[in-house]
Amino acid sequence: MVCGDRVTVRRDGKAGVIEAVLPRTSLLYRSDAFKTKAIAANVTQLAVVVAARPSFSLELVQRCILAAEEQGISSLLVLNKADLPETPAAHARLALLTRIGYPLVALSALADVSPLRPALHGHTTLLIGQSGMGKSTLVNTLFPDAGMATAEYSEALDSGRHTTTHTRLHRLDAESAVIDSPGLQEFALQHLDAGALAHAFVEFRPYLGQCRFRDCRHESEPGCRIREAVQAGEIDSSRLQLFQALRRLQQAAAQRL
Ligand SMILES: Nc1nc2c(ncn2[C@@H]2O[C@H](COP(=O)(O)OP(=O)(O)OP(=O)(O)O)[C@@H](O)[C@H]2O)c(=O)[nH]1
Ligand SMILES: [Zn+2]
Repeated sequence: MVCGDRVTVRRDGKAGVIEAVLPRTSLLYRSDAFKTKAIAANVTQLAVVVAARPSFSLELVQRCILAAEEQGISSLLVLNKADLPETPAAHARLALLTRIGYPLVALSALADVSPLRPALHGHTTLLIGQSGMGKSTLVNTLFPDAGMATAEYSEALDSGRHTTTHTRLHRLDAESAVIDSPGLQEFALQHLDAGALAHAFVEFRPYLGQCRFRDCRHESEPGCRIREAVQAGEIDSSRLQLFQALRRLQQAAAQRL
C-alpha cells in the first residue's frame, strides 16, 4: 500500500480494518541506483516546485515529468519565490518546458498561494521539488492545520535542509487533494524501457514509429525523424540530448543486472 491508495475499510468495534486496496489509476515510481520505489497512487497531476534560489536542476525537473508522463499523469510547473529578483531568469530556463506545453504558475508561497488553487481543483496533485524550493511553505499555507516544520535553508551552501520526511495526503475539498513527498535530490528512471522513455517525451510522440529503422535509437541512424525534427526546430536539441543520456544510463543499468 502506498500514499494515495483507495481502500475499503470494515468497522471492527472502534477500529477500522483495511479489507482491500482498490485498483489504481496510476502509480508513480522513482528509482535510485539500487532500487525502484513507489511514491504515490492515484495521482492525476504532478506539480514540480522550483524557485530561482537555491538553484534547481532542470534535468531533475524533466526526469520527474518523464516519470509522470509514463503513467499518463499531466505535469504543472510551480515557480515559487516569484518575489525574488532572479525569477525572470528561472522563468527563462523553464521555457524549454513551457514551449512544449507544460503550464507554469508563478507565485510566492510566503505571500499568496491563490494563483495555484484553480490548477489544483479536481485533481490529486503530487507536489515534488528539490529541497529548499519552498514546498513546505506552500503546503503550510494551503493547509494551515497540518503543522509542518519549515527549515531555513543555507544560502551560503546553496542547498536546502530536508524538513519533509513522509509522503502525506492533504485533502483540499471533496474532489481535490495534495500529496506532499519528501524533497528529492535524485530521480532515476531505470524503470522505464527505451520505448516508454521515448514516449514520455511528449513532443517526440508525433514522430515515433516514423524513423527509417524500426529500432532507431535516434542517434546517428539515417532517416531518423526525431533528428530531422530537431534540425527543423520542432524539437529542442537539449531534449534529444537528455533522451540519449537517459537511454545510455538505462543500458548501463541493464548491463549491471
Ligand atoms: N523569498 C521567498 N522565500 C520563500 C518563499 N517560499 C519559501 N521561501 C523560503 O525558502 C526556504 C525553504 O522553504 P521550505 O518550505 O522549507 O522548503 P522545502 O522545499 O519544503 O524544503 P525541504 O523541506 O528541505 O524539502 C525558507 O527559508 C522559506 O522561508 C517565497 O515565496 N519567497
Ligand atoms: Zn530515429
